[in-house]
Amino acid sequence: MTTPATDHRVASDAAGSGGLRLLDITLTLGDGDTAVTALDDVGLTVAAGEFVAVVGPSGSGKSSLLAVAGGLLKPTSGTVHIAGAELTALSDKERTAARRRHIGFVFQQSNLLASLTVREQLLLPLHIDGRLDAAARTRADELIDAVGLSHRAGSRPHQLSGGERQRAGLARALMTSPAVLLVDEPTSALDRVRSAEAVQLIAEQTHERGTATVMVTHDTAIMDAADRVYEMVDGRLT
Ligand SMILES: Nc1ncnc2c1ncn2[C@@H]1O[C@H](COP(=O)(O)OP(=O)(O)OP(=O)(O)O)[C@@H](O)[C@H]1O
Repeated sequence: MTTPATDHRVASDAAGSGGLRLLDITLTLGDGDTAVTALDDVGLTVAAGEFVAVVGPSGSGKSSLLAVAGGLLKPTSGTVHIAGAELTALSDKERTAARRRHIGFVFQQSNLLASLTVREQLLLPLHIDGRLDAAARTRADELIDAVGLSHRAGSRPHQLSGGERQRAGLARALMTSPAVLLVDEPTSALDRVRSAEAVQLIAEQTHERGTATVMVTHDTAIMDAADRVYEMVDGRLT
């Protein structure tokens, strides 16, 4: 019996050949008179182990870029490839599974689950995938330590400051060693020292684990840590 094409695609994803590729991406949001071209013929290739920063003014399309790259929004046209698999060709269910396994998101709002402790937030994705073992627990504790939250591992989100919530979100995103890490303005709620540490941790994980990382930001200081910097203007990447 031959393997169905979709299984094949997900399997090649899991092989972790790495990298993120956006080809000829256009995204139109809204319709009629209110339609906005949020992304205008965008192409971007990020190799495994590469850290790319995207800077640009508010409303230029940076969040839209991350949403399309991570399969949260379907582009109006164009294709997204992650670790050699075409994300845009997967069914909704397959895309959700691919996202959980291979893509890490760090949003401006940390999107933590209110009822779970910091440690539980990190373990949940592995629990869902049936991959929760001793090594996963050790990695969770290492990451919680790396973001300076060891003393908060048993705390729930309402017991944390905004900066602590963001760091918990970062540790959670790194937990599965994703092929692709998508980071939206990680530094806004962090003080400067914490912010530099968070960016340093992202850069380290990118290079050590071969993650393809895209970070969108207003913060020009982040550009120094990035391997390449792009500018986004009116939905176009230059
Ligand atoms: N749901 C929507 N419907 C219509 N237009 C939208 C929608 N969401 C965003 N837009 C528009 O798309 C454009 C790109 O928005 P996006 O959020 O990607 O920009 P951004 O660069 O991330 O901005 P910021 O830095 O302020 O977060 C903006 O003009 C925005 O107003």
